[in-house]
Amino acid sequence: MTVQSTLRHSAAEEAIAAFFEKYNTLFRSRLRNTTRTSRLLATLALATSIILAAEGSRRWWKRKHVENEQGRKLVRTNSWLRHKDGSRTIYVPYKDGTSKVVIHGTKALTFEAHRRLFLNPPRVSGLGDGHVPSAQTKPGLNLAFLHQFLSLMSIMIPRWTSKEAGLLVSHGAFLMLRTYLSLVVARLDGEIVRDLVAGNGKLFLWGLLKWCGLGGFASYTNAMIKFLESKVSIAFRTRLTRYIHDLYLNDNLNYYKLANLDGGVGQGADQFITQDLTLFCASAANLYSSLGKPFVDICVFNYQLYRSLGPLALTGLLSNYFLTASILRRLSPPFGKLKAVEGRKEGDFRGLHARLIANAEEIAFYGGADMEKTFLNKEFKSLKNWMEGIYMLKIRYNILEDFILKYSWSAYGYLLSSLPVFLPAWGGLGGASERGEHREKDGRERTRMKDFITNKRLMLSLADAGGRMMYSIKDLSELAGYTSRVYTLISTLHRAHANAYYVRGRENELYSLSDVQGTIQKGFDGVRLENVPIVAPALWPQGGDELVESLSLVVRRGDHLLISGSNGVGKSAIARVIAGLWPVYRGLVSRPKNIGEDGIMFLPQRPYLSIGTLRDQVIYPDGEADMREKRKSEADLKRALEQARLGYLPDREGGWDTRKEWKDVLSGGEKQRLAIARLLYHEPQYAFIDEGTSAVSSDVEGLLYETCKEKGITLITISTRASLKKYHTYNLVLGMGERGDEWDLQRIGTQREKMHVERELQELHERLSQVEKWKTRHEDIEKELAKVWVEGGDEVSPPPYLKTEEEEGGGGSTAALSQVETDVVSV
Ligand SMILES: Nc1ncnc2c1ncn2[C@@H]1O[C@H](COP(=O)(O)OP(=O)(O)OP(=O)(O)O)[C@@H](O)[C@H]1O
Repeated sequence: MTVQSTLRHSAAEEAIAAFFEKYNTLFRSRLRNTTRTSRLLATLALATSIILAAEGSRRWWKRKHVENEQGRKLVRTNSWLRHKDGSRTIYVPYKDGTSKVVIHGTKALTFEAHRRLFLNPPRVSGLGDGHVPSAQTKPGLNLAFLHQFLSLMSIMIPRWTSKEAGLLVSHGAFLMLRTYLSLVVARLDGEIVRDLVAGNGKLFLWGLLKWCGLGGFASYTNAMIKFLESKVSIAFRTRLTRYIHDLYLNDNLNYYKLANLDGGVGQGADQFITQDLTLFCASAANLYSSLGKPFVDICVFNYQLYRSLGPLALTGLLSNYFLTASILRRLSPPFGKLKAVEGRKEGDFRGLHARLIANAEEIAFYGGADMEKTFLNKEFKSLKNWMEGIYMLKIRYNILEDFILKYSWSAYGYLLSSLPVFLPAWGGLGGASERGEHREKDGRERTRMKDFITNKRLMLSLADAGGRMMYSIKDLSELAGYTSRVYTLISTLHRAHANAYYVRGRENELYSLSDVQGTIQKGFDGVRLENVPIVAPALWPQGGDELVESLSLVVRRGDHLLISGSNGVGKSAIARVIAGLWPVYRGLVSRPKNIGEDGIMFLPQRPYLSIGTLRDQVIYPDGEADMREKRKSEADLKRALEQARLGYLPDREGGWDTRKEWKDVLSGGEKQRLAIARLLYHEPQYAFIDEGTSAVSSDVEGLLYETCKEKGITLITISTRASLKKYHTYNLVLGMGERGDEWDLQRIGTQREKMHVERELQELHERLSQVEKWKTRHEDIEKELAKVWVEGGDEVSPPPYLKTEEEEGGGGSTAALSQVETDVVSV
């Protein structure tokens, strides 16, 4: 044995040596025959290509390194790169490094082209009156679903040359391949059984070998089908998500309008974008294989069966399909509608949880856990009941579906397979072989066996395909539910984006979104309102509430305006109208073009702190890249913080790059001061400060106002604090008159104002003298009481409330007095 193996070993070595020798000699002889020049040229070419390749690799490596570094930096600083064509390059953390993504924003023209699909659906689809899509259309297998699905498809597959189309074609190719493999497998199955029955071992083994090879290939095909399906789903999702984000987050403030003005998708779009969209894309990608593949299967297998079983069998098969489909369609519950409602309920439940997290501190202070739990349990119960209802409906449907598709279909299949045997004249190729070609008994039985096995397998595959097709009626109804939700979201976004609020054949309600007639002019050096009613809007199509009938004012550079008035009169509403959050129903609003630098900035009543580093909090809404572009450094930020009396913050929090949940880390006053620091960093020309210093002590408040004015920022302050008057030139008082919808604009320090202050002083003096009177009366009462207490002989100690007042030196009256004195001083 050892000798043999050694011999075999040396023979192999010799063969390799001979092979090497042969090609070596060939190469040398060729080389010898070439001229010196060509050898030199060849050497030169080789050397150059080596050098170029090395240089190329070096550059590639360097570029990759620089890109990696840049990616890491941009991720760290929440920034991205902007390109001239409007696209953006963002980097996202991926494995140990980053991955680069180029995002091309959706063009305005694309939105316009799509608007027709989403806002003016064809009348035949039954979606609204041809002008306004109605969200109430019941999702189901109807023309509306077809229109909605095709409209979404035009976003998901924008061009035939797009990546998605490529993925679908490859997916389709693999699906066809699997159909073909099923056919081959069916035939092979028949052959293997035939060889087994005939006792032909060699052919039987060969058949098994082919079976295994085919199995490997079929497994690969199946895996690829699943993989491509997931790729299609994620590609669809990417397209739709980016499209929706482009519509949702833009200068038109649709993210605000959707929840506050339109109300078409309820309280928020989050559930639609995160969950419904995902389910829709998975379902749409799956539809291709759950409907497309069985369809191809059915065509191919039917043809095969027609050939082997004859026309009678085919007629039987087809009528069976139609019968089953019509029974199932008639008896299937409205899965689309059920799914759409389930999605809404899921959204509500999730929304409550999000609300709990966002307001955890406030709820904790109030100890509101029980109340919140009740809300959550109630919402969950409603969701649970709904889902249980769906499951109950599904049980009945599944029983019927299973019985028809699995058992009655197989019985029917056996019946059809027996056609060539019992009715050879109607049995196609099988019948022909029964009648003549294999008259010998053994041979006939074997062929019958082979044909039966092949036909049975075909029938099984057919039943499977038909079953999947029938099951997909349910999938299709569910898809209709998701489609309706995603379509509703996109059409609502288009409606908000295009301000397409009009109702046909109906009167507009006063101050509804269809009744917006005002103009907003951007690019004015100042803030001007001309006959603008201030209206708190209601959800469309209802009309809003008028807070101020008609407001006119002009704020020029350096004219600082204080807007005051009692709570709820519409002070912040003015800021909302000027910022474009609320519509300008009538009149003209003029304001600077830009928001932020060189324009106007709004500091909202509730300070907002973004995710990111401490630096990001000061420069918001800029990113670090924007900050560097503006040639600002950390020293500038530090200065802004110091001016806002927050200079200690970077040291306390561990530097500019610290990331924290800032809304929990900073105190109420610190948050407000941080907002002022933001203002000082951006240095806009005009600033709206809505109760921006209500939690800041009054000494610091004054300093902050002075600093802002020194920087040349014209302030429009919304506040109820009269002490802020001294930092402003004008005072707009809202909520005057009997109905509280009148207003008054005055220059601070005018004769009228002086008279007003004097009147107030007079009132305060009157109150003061009343307090004096009360003090004398109080002393008299005390004396009277002291007499009563010593009446019994023993001195009784005075009651606790009097004792406390005395110990405090003067009691309640003195406190009231000092309060009045403070008021007089502040006036
Ligand atoms: N998003 C909204 N949609 C509809 N109405 C609103 C909305 N926000 C506020 N309102 C209503 O508009 C009215 C004015 O609100 P606004 O916030 O302007 O009051 P304010 O004068 O600033 O009060 P405060 O001093 O308490 O801040 C209130 O009656 C309020 O109920």
